[in-house]
Amino acid sequence: MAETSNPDLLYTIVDEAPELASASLLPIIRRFASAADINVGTKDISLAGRILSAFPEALTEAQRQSDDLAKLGELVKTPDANVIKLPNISASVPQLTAAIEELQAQGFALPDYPEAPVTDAEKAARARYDALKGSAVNPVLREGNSDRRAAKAVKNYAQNNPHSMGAWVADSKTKVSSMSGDDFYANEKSTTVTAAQAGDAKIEMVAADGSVSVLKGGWPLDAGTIADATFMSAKALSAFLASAIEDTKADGTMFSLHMKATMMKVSDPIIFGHAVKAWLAPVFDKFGAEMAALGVNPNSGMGDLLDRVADNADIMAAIDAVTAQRPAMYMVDSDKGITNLHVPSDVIIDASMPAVIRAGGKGWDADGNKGDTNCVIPDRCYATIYDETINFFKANGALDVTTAGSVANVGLMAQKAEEYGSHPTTFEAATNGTIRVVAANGDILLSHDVEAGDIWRACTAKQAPIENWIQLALDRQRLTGSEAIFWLDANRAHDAELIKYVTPALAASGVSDKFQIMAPREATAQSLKTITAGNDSIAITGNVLRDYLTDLFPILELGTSAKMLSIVKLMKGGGLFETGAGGSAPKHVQQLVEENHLRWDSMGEFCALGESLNFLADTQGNAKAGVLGRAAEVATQGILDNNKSPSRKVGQPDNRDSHYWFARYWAEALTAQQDDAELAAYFAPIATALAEKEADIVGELAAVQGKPADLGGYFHTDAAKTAAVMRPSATLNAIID
Ligand SMILES: NC(=O)C1=CN([C@@H]2O[C@H](COP(=O)(O)OP(=O)(O)OC[C@H]3O[C@@H](n4cnc5c(N)ncnc54)[C@H](OP(=O)(O)O)[C@@H]3O)[C@@H](O)[C@H]2O)C=CC1
Ligand SMILES: O=C(O)CCC(=O)C(=O)O
Ligand SMILES: [Mg+2]
Repeated sequence: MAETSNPDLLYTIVDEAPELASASLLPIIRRFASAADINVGTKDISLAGRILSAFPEALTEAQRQSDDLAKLGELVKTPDANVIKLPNISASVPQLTAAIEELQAQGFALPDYPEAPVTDAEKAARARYDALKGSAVNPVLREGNSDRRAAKAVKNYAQNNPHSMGAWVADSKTKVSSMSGDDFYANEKSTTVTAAQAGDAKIEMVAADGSVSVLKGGWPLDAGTIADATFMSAKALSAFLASAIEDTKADGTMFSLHMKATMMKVSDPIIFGHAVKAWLAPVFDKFGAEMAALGVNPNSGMGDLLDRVADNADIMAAIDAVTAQRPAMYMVDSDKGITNLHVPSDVIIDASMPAVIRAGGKGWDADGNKGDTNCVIPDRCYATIYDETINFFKANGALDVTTAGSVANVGLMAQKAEEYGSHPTTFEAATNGTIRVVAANGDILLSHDVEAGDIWRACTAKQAPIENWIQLALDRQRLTGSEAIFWLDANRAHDAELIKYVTPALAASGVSDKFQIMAPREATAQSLKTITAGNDSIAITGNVLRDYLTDLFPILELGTSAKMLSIVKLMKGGGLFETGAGGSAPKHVQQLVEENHLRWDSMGEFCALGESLNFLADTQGNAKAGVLGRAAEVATQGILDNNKSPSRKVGQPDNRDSHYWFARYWAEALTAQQDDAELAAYFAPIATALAEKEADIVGELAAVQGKPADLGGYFHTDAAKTAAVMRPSATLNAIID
């Protein structure tokens, strides 16, 4: 896609299903925006794009790519930012290596991902690749707090067109299992940095022999920052996982582990690896050395492990023998034999737990049978929300979508708040000893005695973001009059520090009576009661619960989080408009490739586009942008009112059809509006052509379905092939181009 000069708004180039959708939608947006002299630029934050930009010296001049993420990261710290951000891959190691291999096969001379770097060159390549791993994009762009909610029209649509929900029965054996101690929850310590302590802190390991090594120096802590540290005991974790496997077997349910290995890219793959080791414990006991020699890294999952040991009949036989003893395993894809422990990025808790809950507590086993599942979430900081939700539905039956109210979210997110900013300060203890945070003035702020293998982490929440978050909560409560709950646990060290900011701020604004502060479990029960009664609630949460709740409640209320309005009010005045609250839906790409049907719903893009154009109108005084934005809202409503969202099944209208309808309703709304005669005149013939050619366009879109589609790549698709697949209607293209 050609880059326009001085773009007024930026659309992100991403991965997988949303990127395919963009191949069809972006030309429409650009054509419509040009009528108001709005330049829509693009910035490539795809995994492939980020890999290519990290290795300029390995590429030819023509192959090189600029570091668009860095540029966007600067832009969001200015008042000029107006960015539409689609979901991108937060890569696990298997995803990263697959992307590198694909690019190499396409002729990009990238180095291999060094699994065990030895030489300086390998270490340097590894460091560059590691910077691309996991959630490497969102934290860079999220220079503001999060406001996620369902637009009224979307909520009304869901009530009138309820999605299917599995039934919940009181004797369901589905449950959440967590550790009983020595987890991050139990070990958390927190402090608010004083003016005397402010400055560059360091994190040190004091080994049992008294020697001190610096794990991280130059860790800036400003006065007013809440700094936390905690650790999970590796021994306690292993013991817990072993007992959870036995417990699952005794219950006759399926074993499933739910982690966030993408966002928590250092700690959670390690926890995931412990689960792989626990599951195959007898195999690791007997063949540990052989498996290590074959390059097995349990943190990369069972899929990678099986590939590496496939030629060793003894190990394979041992794996089969253990598997026969194990309880049933929750499957990601039973047809293809993809298990819960296959890849750390396949079962991501924010999406995976709501999917189980929406299905009435059911998962699928290796034979494709539905059944109850033991949802293993080792740490207790946030597991309680799922436990309470499951208890609530067992007691009350599934949510009635036709009458349920809505839970919106105001999330503390800015400047890598809380655990989601902890990657650079997470360590797997190399030896027994003490890990401590030493302030610039020498004060020991936080300290823990750990054993080798324990997972220790520190993180911060900064004062300005906290104050901005509280203000956002006040604004949303005032605008809606809804119940408003700060989901904070007074018994948790970090939350107790945060409450010290919240309570006085509410009092100073004279609104203490309009807000409640509740621990996550109690807040879950209260919010479920509220929406069951048909009322709305605002969940004001930290960063992790922002993530979890903005999938959980939308998936229950709307069937999907794809339709969420997801606004990041940047602290420097710009706007970041995320599209939906979900991810990049790899399964959808698979379906497109197999049968040329894309079930991706662009409702999130439609909502974000309207917001972004209205924001442009405000910030640049561009009245035409406002006309386009309001018309986009009418078009979005039209998609809902007329049921023009994509269907899931091949042979029925898909993502591309919904874009045709969006363009048509948008053009019709622009023609009908009376604020700008010039725009009305411009769009009248477009609206007419789109209406007159409906049968041709819909026919051309339908004709391509049912056959495989060739994109020329997965992570790095061929632009021309993708355009051909995603824009198959010559009639529509002739109107748009
Ligand atoms: N904001 C971001 O950048 C985010 C990125 N991610 C990344 O996305 C990838 C996949 O993550 P995963 O946890 O599987 O979550 P996803 O949200 O991608 O997928 C879960 C399921 O949600 C449904 N879904 C999500 N979005 C849409 C949509 N627009 N239209 C229709 N259905 C939708 C699909 O259900 P069905 O298959 O039933 O149709 C999909 O399979 C990972 O690489 C992850 O790191 C994840 C979350 C946020
Ligand atoms: O950045 C990521 O990896 C995931 C983000 C996410 O799930 C969210 O913001 O809801
Ligand atoms: Mg999420």
